[in-house]
Amino acid sequence: MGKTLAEKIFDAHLKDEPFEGTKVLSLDRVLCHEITTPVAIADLEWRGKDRVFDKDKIKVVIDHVTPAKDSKTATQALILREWARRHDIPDFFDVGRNGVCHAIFPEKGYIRPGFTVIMGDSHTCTHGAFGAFAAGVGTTDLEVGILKGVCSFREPKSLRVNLNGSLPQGVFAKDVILYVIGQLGVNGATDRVIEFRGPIVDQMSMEARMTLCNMAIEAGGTSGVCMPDMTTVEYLWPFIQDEFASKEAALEEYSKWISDDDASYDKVVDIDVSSMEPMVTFDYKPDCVKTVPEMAGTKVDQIYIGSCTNGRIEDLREAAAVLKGKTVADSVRGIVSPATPKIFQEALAEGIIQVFMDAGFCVTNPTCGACLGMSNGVLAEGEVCASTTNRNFSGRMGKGGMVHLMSPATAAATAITGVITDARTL
Ligand SMILES: CC(C)[C@H](C(=O)O)[C@@H](O)C(=O)O
Ligand code: SF4
Repeated sequence: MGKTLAEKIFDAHLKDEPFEGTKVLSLDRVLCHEITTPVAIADLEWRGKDRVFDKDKIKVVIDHVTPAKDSKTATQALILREWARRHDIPDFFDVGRNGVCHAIFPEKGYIRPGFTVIMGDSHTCTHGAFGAFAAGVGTTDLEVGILKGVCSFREPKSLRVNLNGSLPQGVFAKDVILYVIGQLGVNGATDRVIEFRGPIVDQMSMEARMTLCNMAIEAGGTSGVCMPDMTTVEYLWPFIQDEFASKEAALEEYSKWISDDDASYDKVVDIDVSSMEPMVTFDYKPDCVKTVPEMAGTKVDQIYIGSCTNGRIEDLREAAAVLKGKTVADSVRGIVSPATPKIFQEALAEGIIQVFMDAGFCVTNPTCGACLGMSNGVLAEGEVCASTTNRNFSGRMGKGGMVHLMSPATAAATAITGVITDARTL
């Protein structure tokens, strides 16, 4: 019997199997941000175990609320900063160099096929786009990870989603994943790794694959994964060129992290995307999805383009293509947060920032920003936001506020008209 990618990664990292079904794996990466890591640091200090297993495998960023907005967030940042310095952790990204964790860590080349990755953040599944097993964990697991470089998991089964057909013009990875979540339901992939397969995934850029994997958790998935291929190698090439004689050699090495043809799946879902429409959520759960034409005309107050789901350069390009030469409707305000400084600079160089500013958007520094309602961009009671983020839970962007999740193209079109709008109709 063949093995899935997840099974192969589990086998290769297995340290212990304390009881059946629970596997202790060695970790290649422990990623940290300022919201969840300070709690783990405080506990390690209290227990007299203020150590790190490997300073080069721990990557640290301040991203959720940055620059700090008040004493509490300044203290969280301070705890993380002092800890990173104390342990001489080289890869620490502070104000001016920081960006959204799930965008900046892949961009720096830290994630490779076959890796095990944890973080105290639910969207850690994003990194599965590289053919890694990447999962969000709680404080206790994070602490053990930091101290010992291991984490225990119940071995998840894999659920395979085959994306077939051809993607219509104006339909993007975000629409696909919203559709998939609508099909699976918010618990449809609980304790499962969602394997995204098929010609549509093969044609996708790494950015688009990250958008897919990012939202695996919204269907309950432990992680999302894509198979490493030449697109993965090309993306990583600047970081791995000293390791391999050629791209083909890298591809051959990484090919060991592809599921076998005869691997067994808990469930296989086939989706033909050929007649898919742009998608948008309604209500307060990410599986409540409708097509944009069905929701067209719904009034919004704010537009937010950014986050670990859709704050990458491709996303900004997609939005700018719609916005170019147009302006934000008087009834709404638009906010865009490029996910990393590199993305911000690329967007500047390409004239995309100019397009956003000419349209009347507020351009913020790279940060999670409005996504989780802890920083700027909070909604007032009863307000509605058209957002490229990944969660529409009640009150997430502000008490009494509502969020409709959508692609950057739909968000840009919505900014122009002030109501949910199909970008293809503009
Ligand atoms: C702050 C953090 C723990 C949280 C998460 O884990 O998802 C945040 O990133 C979010 O998106 O709500
Ligand atoms: S951008 Fe949003 S979803 Fe992503 S890590 Fe930040 S707060 Fe969480």
